[in-house]
Amino acid sequence: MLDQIHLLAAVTVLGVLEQAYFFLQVIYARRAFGISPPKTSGPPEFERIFRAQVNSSEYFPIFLALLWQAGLFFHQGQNSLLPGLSLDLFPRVRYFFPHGTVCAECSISGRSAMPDAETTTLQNKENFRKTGHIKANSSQHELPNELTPGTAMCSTSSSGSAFSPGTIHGFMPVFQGPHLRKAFV
Ligand SMILES: CCCCC/C=C\C\C=C/C=C/C=C/[C@@H]1O[C@H]1CCCC(=O)O
Ligand SMILES: N[C@@H](CCC(=O)N[C@@H](CS)C(=O)NCC(=O)O)C(=O)O
Repeated sequence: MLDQIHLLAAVTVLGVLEQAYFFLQVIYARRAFGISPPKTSGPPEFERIFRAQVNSSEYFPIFLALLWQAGLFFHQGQNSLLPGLSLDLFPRVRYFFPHGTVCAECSISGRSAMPDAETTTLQNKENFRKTGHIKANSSQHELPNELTPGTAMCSTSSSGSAFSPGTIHGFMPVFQGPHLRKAFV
């Protein structure tokens, strides 16, 4: 019996890890923008991450129920692994980082955007704390070196992206930033 549901279990564990990754992103974003619970509103950069995480966790029970039903009552390989990965878990990462909202420049350039990304995140944070909103000039069209909303998600790693260019560049963003790693401990 147990050896017949290992695929279901694997997809389930992957789903839990994805959920953990998402809520950690919200925790990092809360720190980056100084938005303490129970507040849930802030700049669009924060609210996008927040909503994506909440939406994803709202769908998670439905996903699990369907996954296990399909796997137990039908053939698990066909009916859980591929659909589970391709219809929910993978698309959800793209949903979390909509195309073009995450650090387009740094992935195109193919090199580390650490200084800009960190500076911009820090500036956004400071501006938000002082004025209640992020400075209007953070549009990439006006200032090429500034990053679009979502820069809080920029990777500060120099290892480059393992993901497709222009979409999911920044994994574990703020986590890798020394200033926030310090703040988090
Ligand atoms: C499925 C594994 C569960 C592992 C749970 C891992 C981490 C969650 C535990 C504690 C998290 C605490 C986070 C606090 C956030 O930093 C607080 C936001 C405050 C923002 C601020 O006041 O600047
Ligand atoms: N939806 C959660 C996801 C992240 C999370 O679980 N955060 C923990 C540590 S900051 C929390 O206690 N959040 C309080 C809350 O959601 O009101 C949030 O908005 O914070």
